[in-house]
Amino acid sequence: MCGIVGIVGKSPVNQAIYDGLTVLQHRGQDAAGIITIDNNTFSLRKANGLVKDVFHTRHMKRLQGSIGIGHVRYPTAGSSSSAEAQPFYVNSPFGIALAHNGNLTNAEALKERLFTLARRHVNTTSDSEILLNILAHELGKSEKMKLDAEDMFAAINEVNSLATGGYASIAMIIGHGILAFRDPSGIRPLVFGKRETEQGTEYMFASESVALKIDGYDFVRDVAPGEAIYVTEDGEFHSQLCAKQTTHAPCIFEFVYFARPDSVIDKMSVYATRVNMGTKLGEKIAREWSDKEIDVVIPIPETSCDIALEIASVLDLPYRQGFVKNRYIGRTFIMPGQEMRKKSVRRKLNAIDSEFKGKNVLLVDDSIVRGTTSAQIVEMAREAGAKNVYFASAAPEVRFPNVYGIDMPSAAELIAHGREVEDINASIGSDGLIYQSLPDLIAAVREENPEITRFETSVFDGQYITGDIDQNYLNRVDALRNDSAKSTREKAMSASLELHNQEAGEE
Ligand SMILES: O=P(O)(O)OC[C@H]1O[C@H](OP(=O)(O)OP(=O)(O)O)[C@H](O)[C@@H]1O
Ligand SMILES: NC(=O)CC[C@H](N)C(=O)O
Ligand SMILES: [Mg+2]
Repeated sequence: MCGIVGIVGKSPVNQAIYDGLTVLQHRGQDAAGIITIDNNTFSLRKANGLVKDVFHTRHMKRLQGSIGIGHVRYPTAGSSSSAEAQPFYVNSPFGIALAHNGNLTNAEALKERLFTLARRHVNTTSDSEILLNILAHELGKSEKMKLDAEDMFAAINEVNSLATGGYASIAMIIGHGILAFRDPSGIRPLVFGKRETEQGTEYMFASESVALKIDGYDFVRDVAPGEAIYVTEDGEFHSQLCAKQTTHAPCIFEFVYFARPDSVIDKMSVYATRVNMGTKLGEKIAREWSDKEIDVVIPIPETSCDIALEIASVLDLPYRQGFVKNRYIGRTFIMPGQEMRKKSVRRKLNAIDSEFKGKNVLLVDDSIVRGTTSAQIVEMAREAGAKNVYFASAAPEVRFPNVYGIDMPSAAELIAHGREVEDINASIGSDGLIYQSLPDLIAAVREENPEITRFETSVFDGQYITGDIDQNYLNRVDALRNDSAKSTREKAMSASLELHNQEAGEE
């Protein structure tokens, strides 16, 4: 899950993009980038690392201009090499930069098409570079020296009919403006807002509403599935639906884990959906575990805290923050490689022994994916002296790979793949394990916006909304992206040089 930001402003946008990216940092910790346009020239800074480490004062000073886009990356295709950090750039037509959140499911076919039809070379293994080239090729079909909104929308219509998968994207075109678009299933989130200034209206696009808020933009609305919005560099606003068929099926995992609780996605407050998840799961625990004695409810920080508090209230039990989170360690799930993820759990969380000693504890997490966190946390609770350790997950069993922008490429790496609850319970070492049911999870989220009739829930039920995913596809992705394949490729990629970002090596 990456984070994207774009601003068409009336004064320098570098600081606002930086600030927007810092509140989207939870969506990607691997790389960050900002590109701006000033005087008909792009200025780009991108590198591996957190926002605060990638942009130094000297970079910020060079990122001049009142229009720009930014990206924080969590790799879900290709490698984590800095050559695949975003935004990507292509010089024709006009000069285009693009930031992308999501994953294309037909990247290979598109790459082939780009080469045979347009003799376009894609230099990295990133699907986002392919998306940029597809867009560039479509925009290049018009021979006009200046494209208008209709030309932009015609290109996005083509992109939407060619590309499949999840893509919320922001493109910036020299001499034109910003073109933001969301895939026809609305899998990945994208919102926009505006701000009035003496010089005129400024527009901002972002993955999550929290970025608009901290930058002082008023939230306007979500970009609709299949919609494209074009804001010219002078601030003229145009929008159009650019897909023949749309279904609104937002990714439910955004609500379970990815998004910040203070964001609102597709009119659903992420915080409220998590509280609802707590209510439903609390009720299930009361129904099914009436024979179990539980003394205290303890969350596994950070994402599950809001859920666990609600469970405690439903069960009328005390809620205690028995684990202290090291604020300098990021999210473990989005770290690259199982070794690093595993090591980071103990560095990140530490038990307060007195909260566990002699007690029957109910540990709550938002989800159990690889089981990296849960297995170690149960062990830590026991080491701290807990009598019985029960475990509750606010999401159902994660049994299938994700292909739309969450890095869960390999079924074999998922602790619940092909296993029943008893078996998983034994594997994480708890004395009892309970999962939220999928209908309850959907109801918890939908309660905030009943107009949404479908969610992208493939990791729980193996139903892929784009209809182009079969077992062969999943086998290919597994072979390419499972942990050991990834680490071999990462080693090879680390030696590759970047084409458009020579400054990255200059420290
Ligand atoms: O079963 P696993 O593979 O361990 O994945 C699930 C865990 O990973 C996430 O936490 P993370 O540390 O990424 O972030 P958080 O601080 O937002 O909870 C999630 O909240 C679960 O705790
Ligand atoms: N998590 C994402 O949205 C990643 C975007 C893109 N697929 C990449 O790997 O860079
Ligand atoms: Mg967690």
